[in-house]
Amino acid sequence: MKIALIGYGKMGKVIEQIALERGHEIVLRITSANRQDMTADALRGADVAIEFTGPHAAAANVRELLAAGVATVSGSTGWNDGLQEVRDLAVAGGAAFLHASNFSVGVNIFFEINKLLARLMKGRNEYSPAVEETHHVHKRDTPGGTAITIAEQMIQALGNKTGWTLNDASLPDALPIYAHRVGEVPGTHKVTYTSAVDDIEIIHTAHNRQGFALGAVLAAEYVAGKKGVFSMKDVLGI
Ligand SMILES: NC(=O)C1=CN([C@@H]2O[C@H](COP(=O)(O)OP(=O)(O)OC[C@H]3O[C@@H](n4cnc5c(N)ncnc54)[C@H](OP(=O)(O)O)[C@@H]3O)[C@@H](O)[C@H]2O)C=CC1
Ligand SMILES: O=C(O)C1=N[C@H](C(=O)O)C[C@H](O)C1
Repeated sequence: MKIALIGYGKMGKVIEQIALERGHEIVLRITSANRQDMTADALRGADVAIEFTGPHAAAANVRELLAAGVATVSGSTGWNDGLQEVRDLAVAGGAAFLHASNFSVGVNIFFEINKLLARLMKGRNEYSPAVEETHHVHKRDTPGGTAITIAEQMIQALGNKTGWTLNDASLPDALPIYAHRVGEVPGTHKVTYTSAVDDIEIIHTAHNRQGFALGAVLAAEYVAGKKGVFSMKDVLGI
């Protein structure tokens, strides 16, 4: 498979390493310095584009990739407001698009455990739920995309929360997300239900970026040659 890497930073470089190990070829590497090289002509040489740039750049990049008709996997977080528009563009234009706030297999299993736990905790009002995430100090978006996905899953299942708040537990109707930026932490997510007598906790700790990168390459292998909007649930069959 020929892959265009849109974003060649911390993630782009690990994705490249894993893609090469799996026998793929990198035909384009785009950063902010050579963004002008992301032309429709250059993209025609790729079976799939993997976009990991950031919240400031993702929407414009993905719009351009889909307009060029290249199957697109995006892992950039912090642009949830723009996602529906590009999903609609992908469907209208007959392209393939897959976005995930977290590509790691472990986190996608964690998502399923989180939904199950939240269903079990519905109506157990003696427990206060919270989400906590810790990432490296370079991260642009707070809270991170995975924490928002986790919170949205809990809000939907619990039924007594109307939204989430950042670092604020003062509103009883809101689910607090606590975000920490520490050193070079790749990504840690914890869900806690606290009562007067005990705590229930589930936690996912990434040891490095390999899991995110492998998931992105698996997603690229899945969408290449397809049309439509997909999720990691499709890729992993869970
Ligand atoms: N979904 C998931 O599983 C994961 C998602 N992420 C998300 O992926 C994104 C990227 O993370 P990370 O690799 O750590 O970030 P980095 O800052 O390390 O890399 C970003 C890359 O994007 C490039 N870039 C910036 N602006 C543009 C632009 N307008 N057009 C093209 N390229 C651009 C940068 O180039 P330059 O350096 O020249 O500016 C750099 O190569 C973030 O949103 C992060 O939250 C991260 C890990 C896992
Ligand atoms: O910026 C990161 O590094 C990460 N971002 C994603 C997020 O916002 O949840 C996924 C992962 O935790 C790493």
